Amino acid sequence: MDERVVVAGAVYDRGRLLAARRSAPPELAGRWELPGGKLEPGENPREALVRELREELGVEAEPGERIPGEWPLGRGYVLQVWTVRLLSGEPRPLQDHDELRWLSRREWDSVDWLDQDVPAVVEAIRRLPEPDSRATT
Ligand SMILES: Nc1nc2c([nH]c(=O)n2[C@H]2C[C@H](O)[C@@H](COP(=O)(O)OP(=O)(O)OP(=O)(O)O)O2)c(=O)[nH]1
Repeated sequence: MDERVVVAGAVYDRGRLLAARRSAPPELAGRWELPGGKLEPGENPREALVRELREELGVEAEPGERIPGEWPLGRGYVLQVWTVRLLSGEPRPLQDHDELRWLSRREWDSVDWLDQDVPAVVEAIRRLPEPDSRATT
């Protein structure tokens, strides 16, 4: 099947998950998502995710495991999510986002997630490492 893929990162740090507020397009602006984007021709999902996180957040990151599942986004796109470990840099909203927030397990639904992201975010939160454990994914 020729499904178009959007890759997104469940970026973890000290027991929190990174959420990003979209600044565009108008119909999505103000809603929260997991940072990422579309695959470019010839890219595999992990490569695309590393590139997107560099462009959007200004960080170097290492994808770990893929979170099982695939979530439809409409217009033939599906969302796939990988756990991500930050290698260097502090995430900043450089592109596509105007705010970032680190959410603990109990804060996960304190932002207005895109509807289609909610099941993926629930899975990401389920896998959130404990605050005092070092991320190995
Ligand atoms: N990155 C990301 N996109 C999502 C999520 N949920 C969701 O519905 N989307 C939608 C929004 C966009 O229509 C599409 C991703 O496109 P994008 O604009 O982030 O991708 P991109 O950086 O490759 O940008 P472009 O080529 O479209 O300009 O998927 C999510 O959690 N993360």
